[in-house]
Amino acid sequence: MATIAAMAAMRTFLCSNNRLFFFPMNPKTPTFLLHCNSNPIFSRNNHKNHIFFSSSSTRRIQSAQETLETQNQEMGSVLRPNVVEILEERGLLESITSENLRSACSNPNLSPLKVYCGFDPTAESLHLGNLLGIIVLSWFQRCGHKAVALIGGATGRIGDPSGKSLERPELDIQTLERNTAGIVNTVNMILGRWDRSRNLIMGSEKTSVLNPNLDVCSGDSFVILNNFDWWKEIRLLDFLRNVGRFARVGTMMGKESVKNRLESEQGMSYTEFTYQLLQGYDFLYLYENEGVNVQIGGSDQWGNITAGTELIRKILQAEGAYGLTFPLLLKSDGTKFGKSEEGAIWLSPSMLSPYKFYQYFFSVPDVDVVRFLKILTFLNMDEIRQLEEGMTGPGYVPNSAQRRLAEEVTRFVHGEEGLLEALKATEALSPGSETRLDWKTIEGIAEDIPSCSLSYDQVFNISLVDLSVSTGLLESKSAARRLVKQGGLYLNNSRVDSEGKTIEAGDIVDGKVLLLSAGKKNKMVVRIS
Ligand SMILES: Nc1ncnc2c1ncn2[C@@H]1O[C@H](COP(=O)(O)OP(=O)(O)OP(=O)(O)O)[C@@H](O)[C@H]1O
Ligand SMILES: N[C@@H](Cc1ccc(O)cc1)C(=O)O
Repeated sequence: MATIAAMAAMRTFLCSNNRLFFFPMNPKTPTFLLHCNSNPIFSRNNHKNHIFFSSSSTRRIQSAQETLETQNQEMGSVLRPNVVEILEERGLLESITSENLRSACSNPNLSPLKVYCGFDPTAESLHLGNLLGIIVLSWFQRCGHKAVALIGGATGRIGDPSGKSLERPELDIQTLERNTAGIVNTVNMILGRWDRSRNLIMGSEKTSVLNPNLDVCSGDSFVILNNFDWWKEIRLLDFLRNVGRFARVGTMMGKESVKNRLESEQGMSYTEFTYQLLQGYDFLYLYENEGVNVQIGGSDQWGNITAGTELIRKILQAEGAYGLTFPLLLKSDGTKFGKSEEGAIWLSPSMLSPYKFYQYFFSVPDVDVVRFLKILTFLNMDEIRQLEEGMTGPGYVPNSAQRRLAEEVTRFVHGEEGLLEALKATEALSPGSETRLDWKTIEGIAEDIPSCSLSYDQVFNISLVDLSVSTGLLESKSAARRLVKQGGLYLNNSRVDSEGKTIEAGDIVDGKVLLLSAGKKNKMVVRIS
């Protein structure tokens, strides 16, 4: 804090040269920039056809990257695809604070950008709405820039009023810490996966480093920080004197997040009113100390992001900080994907299994699927257009586009292993499928579907019709008999055609479980105790 004024003077001079915006003066920063310079480099001409971005085709990524790097090394320049144009083309761009960002992000004579997105630890897991921030960060990462995920350990104690009609509930420290750990883990898994695959291609065996206290974590193309690390040192008087003085109350009152709340019955506390200044100062701190020059967020973050660019302009007299927002991801009924709604789509596998996550995307309505493919995957646009055309063509197998969407998003969030788990469970849960069921697979899906426990005697030699009723799968024996006649009752995915079928020892999978299905959707796992 004390250094701000001195820095501001130096910065005035340095900012007269555009290039220097990307070389902050903090001695820590150049190390980062060195890392960034080793990022994969891409030909600008190829950005429209980014096969190398598809996470499903490592081999194609490899050859494309190698070729491009050789070309670029020969030309002696650092070419990066224009990430802003890519985001725009895919429907991921709502607003930017300055058109100069378009040239800054692909100018071969400038250093890569450092781009941050903040996440307050208000829940144990991030959700589908938050995934957009990670995806946009990853686009920057893939275009040769450095991604910074900021966990709001400090701002989470205050509560962002943006888009909220009521004051946020206060969270205790243990909850905040637990939530922080969960979010760091998810972000590290997702951004770290790209980092590792990139390093593999570059012939390096480096992996991301997770600090044991889970506060900071980094790889070559990304870093995770926690704003509590600097806020814990800041004193109120210093803050008011050095930062508050530059914030105009009129401007603060004009922000959407404040205007909306002032009109509400509950009004707004001073604590939440200051939130925009805290986030604004984060940007200034990161600009100054980490060389971060872009902040991204959902469109509801515009007021907080511009609070940061304004502080940087006023206090540091620097113009080289940019803000970029993406549209909020909405369901077809116009409501926002968030955590408050019923059935949130959580990213953490402990809150929503990869199987359920996959199923969500597999079942999105046709009207949403192309939009989701553009926003939520890294598939190139030609491939998406082909999938779209295929949907209205002859012989289209329903849900093929959804299948592709589900595979890509599940792989991005849960990795290849998570996708395999989801596919295995999907197959296992398809009545009539050929997959041999094993106990582990059934246990894996048990948390996603109803289950019950019965003793061996309650199961062995009992008729399937009786068991369907005693387990609660069906309401009555007559309904069970009817279903057998219609060919809709399954035991371990095999159709049962006899009403008199009784459970034999060999039916109990690995001596531990049974899977009963009434039609395609209604299932029951029976554990034998
Ligand atoms: N549906 C969404 N689409 C795009 N970005 C979103 C969406 N929901 C949240 N975000 C972004 O994620 C970040 C954190 O969101 P925030 O915690 O305010 O919302 P939330 O988790 O959706 O809360 P709630 O469900 O309680 O409204 C913000 O940058 C916000 O813009
Ligand atoms: N305000 C953001 C989180 C955030 C926190 C601190 C920042 O510096 C940036 C963003 C949210 O609502 O989730």
